[in-house]
Parts: sequence; structure tokens; C-alpha cells
Amino acid sequence: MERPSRLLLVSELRVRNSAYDVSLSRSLLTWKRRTSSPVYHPFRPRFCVPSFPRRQASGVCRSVSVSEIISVREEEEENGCKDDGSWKKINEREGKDCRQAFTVLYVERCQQHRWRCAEVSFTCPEAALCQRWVTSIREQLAAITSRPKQLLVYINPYSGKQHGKHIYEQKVAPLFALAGVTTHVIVTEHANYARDHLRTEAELKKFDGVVCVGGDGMFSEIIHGLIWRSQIDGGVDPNCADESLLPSSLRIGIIPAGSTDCICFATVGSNDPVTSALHIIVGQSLHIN
Ligand SMILES: Nc1ncnc2c1ncn2[C@@H]1O[C@H](COP(=O)(O)OP(=O)(O)OP(=O)(O)O)[C@@H](O)[C@H]1O
Repeated sequence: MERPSRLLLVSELRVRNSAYDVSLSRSLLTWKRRTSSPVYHPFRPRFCVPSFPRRQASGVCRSVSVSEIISVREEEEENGCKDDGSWKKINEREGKDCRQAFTVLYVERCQQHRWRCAEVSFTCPEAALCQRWVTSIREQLAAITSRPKQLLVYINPYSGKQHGKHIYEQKVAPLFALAGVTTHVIVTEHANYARDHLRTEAELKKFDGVVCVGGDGMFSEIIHGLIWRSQIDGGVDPNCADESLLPSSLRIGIIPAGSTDCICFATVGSNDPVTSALHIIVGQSLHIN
């Protein structure tokens, strides 16, 4: 049986005005509602990235795997907390700081292998505790080495119903930004543009992976470009039938935007751009032959 991992932090925090026992280990974030809940002054956190739907989690006891936490962000008190610094002066005078809440964004598994970004906000009795929570969660996320930090993205604007650019900008880019993933985005100008760019020009050392926004034909371009480049960089002649091919060190992520998206469906289990973006963010991978 797997040993439960050591708890890094345990606190009584509030979720939507109810008291919860919240704990963090290297593998799990858990929040469990208390039966009796003493009242202290609550506030509603303000949400700043409204570009896609999110769900607020509550419930009696919930756990989220640390590997499926997308990010954590500090919240500010809505009333009296203005960015001009005036609220800071007032609160400093009163010996208080209103940065007392944080929000955890995480993967929620839905029907038909779809993933969504859910969130839960915790209110702390004091700012220092809030900071400890945010720092501890961020430290755990930073320790995950399989997550990509820099991605090279190719968008085929003519895939499927020609929605590739829109899908990327509306559904994928905001999630990458939330997760702190930086991107270099290239919109292809003609067929084989991505393949040829990967073969010759792309500065692959700067990236942890390549993302293909399009259909199966686009994926084929990316994989051919990467395989070719890996041979050239490794001193192998890609045209020699006797040579053993070198594998590519870069992973490929697929954001489905084509008409069939078979490869995406076969690897992720759905052809949903948000699901694919979340798989990429948490660093999920599988080998294909
Ligand atoms: N800018 C572009 N203009 C024209 N064709 C392009 C461009 N970029 C890529 N292509 C080519 O378009 C072809 C089809 O694209 P893609 O596979 O992305 O979409 P699809 O055919 O709609 O989807 P599926 O292959 O899943 O049915 C690819 O083989 C690719 O080489």
C-alpha cells in the first residue's frame, strides 16, 4: 500500500464563508468542511481573468492532486483595496493587510475524458498565513519537472472550419498564460511551412515542446519536421535507409482544430481544445511509435 505523504501545511481556512481544514502534502491538496464553524470577518475575492468559464468548488471534502494544480493566485479584498496604494496606507495604519485570500486553479475531470479548469478560493485569518500557502503551493508546482515552460506553437489557419487561430487565442492562450507557460506562436503561410521551419530555422533548444494547432495533416507535418531535424542535429543522414533514426527530445502537443483530429482523439480521448491544453500544461505524455 502507498504510504500517505507527509503534510507540509495544515490550517483552518474559509471557503465561501464556511470553515475548512485544509492540508497540503507533496502529492495532495485537501479541504474538508468543519462541522462547527466560528465566524470571522470574511471577504469575497476578486477574479481577474474572465476569459473562460470556471467553476467554484465547495463540497464537504475535496482533494486535488498537486500534479493537476494549474496555478495559484493571491486575491485582494474587494472593498477598499485600490491599486493606487491608498488602501495600503489605511491598512498599514490599522496594522492590517488585506491580502488574505488565494485561489487554486486545478484540473477537473468531466464526462467523456474532458478536462476543465476549476477553482477554489481560500480565505485566511491573516496575510502571513496566506503568503505561506501561496509560496508552499508554488514550491510544489516548481518541483514538477515534466511541465513545459516554453512552447513553440504552429497554427494552421485553414484547418477544419478555419477556426484554428480563434480556438488558440480564445481557449488555449489564456490557460497557458495562467499556468505561466510562455509561447512563440507561428501562423503557417502555406502547406509544409511548419515542416520546413522545423527542419531548418526553428531554434529548438529554447523550447520544451512543439504545439500543433490543426488536424492530422498538420500533426504529420510537425512530426516529419522534428524527426528530420533530430537526425540532422545528431549527425544522422535521414535519407540513408541503413541508418537507425534518432528520437526527438521534444514532445508534441496537439490542439485539435481540424476536420477529423484522429491522432488527438486516440491519444487524449477527446477532441476538445481545452482538454488538450490542460494535458499539455500538466505535462502529461505518452510515447507513440
Ligand atoms: N497556411 C496554410 N495554407 C494552406 N495549407 C496549409 C497551411 N498550413 C498547413 N497547411 C496544410 O493543410 C493540410 C490540412 O490541414 P490540417 O490537417 O491542419 O486540417 P484538416 O485537414 O482540416 O484536418 P484533418 O487532417 O484532421 O482532417 C495539412 O496537410 C497542411 O500541410
